[in-house]
Amino acid sequence: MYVPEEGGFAGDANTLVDGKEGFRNGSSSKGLLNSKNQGLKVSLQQLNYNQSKLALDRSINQTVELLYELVTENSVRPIFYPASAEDSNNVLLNSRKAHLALVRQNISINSKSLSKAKIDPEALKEDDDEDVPEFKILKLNLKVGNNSQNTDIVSSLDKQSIARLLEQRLNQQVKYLLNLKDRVDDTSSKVFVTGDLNAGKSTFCNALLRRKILPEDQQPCTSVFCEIIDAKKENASIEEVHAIRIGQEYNIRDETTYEIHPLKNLEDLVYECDTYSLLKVYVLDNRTFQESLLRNGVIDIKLIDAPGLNMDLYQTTQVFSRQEEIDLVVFVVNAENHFTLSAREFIAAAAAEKRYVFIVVNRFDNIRDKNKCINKIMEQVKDLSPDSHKDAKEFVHFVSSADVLDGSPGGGDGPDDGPDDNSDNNRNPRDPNFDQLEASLRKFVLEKRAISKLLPAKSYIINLLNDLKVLSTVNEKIYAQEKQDKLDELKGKVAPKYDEIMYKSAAISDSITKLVERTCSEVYDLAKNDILTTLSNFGDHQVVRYQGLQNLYEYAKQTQKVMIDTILSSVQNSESSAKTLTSQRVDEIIKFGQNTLGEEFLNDKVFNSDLMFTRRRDTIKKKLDDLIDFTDFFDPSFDSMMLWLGIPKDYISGTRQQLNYYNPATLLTSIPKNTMALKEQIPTQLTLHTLYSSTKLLTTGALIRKLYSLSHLLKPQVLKQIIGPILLGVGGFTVYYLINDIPNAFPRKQARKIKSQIYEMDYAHVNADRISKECRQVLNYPSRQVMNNFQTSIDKRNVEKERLEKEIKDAEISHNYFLGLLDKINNQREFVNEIDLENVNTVD
Ligand SMILES: Nc1nc2c(ncn2[C@@H]2O[C@H](COP(=O)(O)OP(=O)(O)OP(=O)(O)O)[C@@H](O)[C@H]2O)c(=O)[nH]1
Repeated sequence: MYVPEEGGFAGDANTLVDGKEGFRNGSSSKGLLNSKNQGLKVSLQQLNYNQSKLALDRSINQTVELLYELVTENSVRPIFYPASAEDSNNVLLNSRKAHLALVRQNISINSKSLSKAKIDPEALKEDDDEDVPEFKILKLNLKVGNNSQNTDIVSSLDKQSIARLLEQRLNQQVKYLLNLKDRVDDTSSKVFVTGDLNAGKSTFCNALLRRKILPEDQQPCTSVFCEIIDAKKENASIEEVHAIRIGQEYNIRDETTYEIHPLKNLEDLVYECDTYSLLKVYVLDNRTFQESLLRNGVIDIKLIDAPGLNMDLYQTTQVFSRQEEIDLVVFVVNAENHFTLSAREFIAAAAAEKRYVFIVVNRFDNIRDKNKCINKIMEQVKDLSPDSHKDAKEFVHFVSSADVLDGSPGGGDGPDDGPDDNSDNNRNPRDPNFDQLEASLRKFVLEKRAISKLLPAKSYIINLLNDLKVLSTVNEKIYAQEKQDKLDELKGKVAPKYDEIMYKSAAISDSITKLVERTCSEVYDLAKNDILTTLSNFGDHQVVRYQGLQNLYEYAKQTQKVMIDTILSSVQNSESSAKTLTSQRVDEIIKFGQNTLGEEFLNDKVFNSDLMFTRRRDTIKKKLDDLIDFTDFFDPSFDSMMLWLGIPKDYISGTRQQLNYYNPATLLTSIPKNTMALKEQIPTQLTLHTLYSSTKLLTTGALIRKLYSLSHLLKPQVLKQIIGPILLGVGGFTVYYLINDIPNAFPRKQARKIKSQIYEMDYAHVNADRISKECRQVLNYPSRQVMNNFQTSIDKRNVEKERLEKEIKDAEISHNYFLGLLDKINNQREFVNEIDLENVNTVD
């Protein structure tokens, strides 16, 4: 403990003075032994300190790696951030309550995605209710400084915007950690004196220096940061001010980077916040190492007098942003005003890394009811900085800084009032509280250096890792849940729907194909039969009326035309029945689609059967040889002659059969050898008609035979005489028969001619094929329409399926990533927690 009256530390002389053991020199041998032991102890502590420093450096590097990893992950798959919708004024200290609210209440409210992921806040609560971590560092409340008008807008942002904010925050942390590393490695300590406007910060700094260096004023004055540095060590013992312009990078060896002013100019310079960003105030403190805080012989201490917190937003932001560069915060609060909102916010922000904040309750002399003031302040400190409250004797001080210099002879206005004078004279012996404060400050900065210098870094890393743990836990749970939800959705809804539509599509495609095939072959058969039947009916009868030999050519032409037209009309008939059938089938196909796809089926095309078969049917007329030949009019035949003779048609056909049966050749080859054989050859049961026919034929046969035998009897002379008239008779009969047969012969012959040409052309097949092909073409449209609709539906479901599958994959990747990250974070936390600083009280 530093005892100002003694000018040294009582009982714990473990502070080095410029590398040597300090301020008590025992002359006895016991003292020498003690001194050796002490040296050993200090060396050991130094070793521990260095090890802790290295460990912290390492963990900073690893935490930076984790942050980079998170930033990358966040850019690929936005990280869920449980934004707080609570009034951020109430969560200044990132209280447990605030965190619970954050995790339990807002998780499903604020993020659309979170609510989509259907996170059960209760599920999160169950986990470690007692040990619910808090967002101390990664809190995104977008509040700047003490602007109470600023509302928390994070809760109203979408996932992407929050992800971007988070990315910024993570990148800031990287920067912060790198600064922290510099601070850990830096052998000097920066003591940051801040507090509300007019709280007496400058007066307090002056009191520490025992000199009126910084201007004190009842009006707000310090608006530029003043860094008070030991001139002896850093500026060749020259007392002066280096005023650094805004935006300028300070380099003590480059005079162009600053302006040099005498100390007395500080009165004016501190107001020039529009010109200068920092005033480096080099002062000499010629007091003893034991008395001087700046020149303590142990480490370089820089005292920073900051502008009042509630001066303006810019200054306040500046003060807040200095956090990352400073090792120790001395917060000066006006005993008359207690903690303002800005003060609370500043201490809350500092708590992210600094477990201990020196709280100087200044202007205590003005307080009448001192106990009441103490109680009230302590109550507030308990909330604001619990660790400082726990060790209040060391960290909370009620003082009157103005009295320190006021009571000193000469007012402490120059460096020479230093060590050579009696330093006790520079203090007001009536303010032991200030002595206590000074001693605690020295002890904390110089002796408990591991705590004052390294602990903030450790606390910061731990807090950051805790935040990362919260973030990872929340994300791990969300992604696990999201993966499960999406899997359920895929398996329960999307995949079955997809399979169903695929199955239906295949089935419908099959049905449609079969229907089209059936229709086409039906149409083909119908058309072919129709044409062939029409053809087969030709030739049996006259198709136009015969109007005598004088109109023979017209008769022939018309017969020919009617025959061709009949064929064409049969083709037409086939086409129109094909149209009707196709139309029905188109409706059937469309119904397939409508019945299966319902509203999804888009029937934007109207089928118009009138448009079918509008092309020229065929070129039959052109192809047929329509030249009428003389022979076309004659077609002598047994049948026609019989018909001409007036024998009924059915009788003629029966007779022809008999003729075939009994024709001479047949008869000759089948003459029975004997009567028995003949008897066998005669049918046992003969119809009357047959018998009748046979009798007639036999009569005719006998007649011919008679004629034949008669011809043997006829002598050539006789023949010569009768042949002429016979031939004339037969010729006349034939001519007469032929002329009379013309009306039947022509259609018969023409029919044969047309038939043979048509068969040659394969006309029936060609037309039936053409008609069925057109039907197929027409049916292909609705078929394609239905199948396209199916494809659209399949595509839609496939897109949905693929989207889900991708989301599941992403959720799985994220889930695994956060599981892995949690592992790394936990390892890192363990590692940092194991850095034991409390037991390392050493100096560089
Ligand atoms: N009674 C009393 N007055 C004090 C004490 N400390 C400072 N003052 C007075 O309070 C006023 C403000 O002091 P400063 O030191 O200028 O306060 P500050 O916090 O530095 O002010 P800004 O830099 O402008 O924010 C001055 O008039 C001081 O004399 C104290 O302990 N007791």
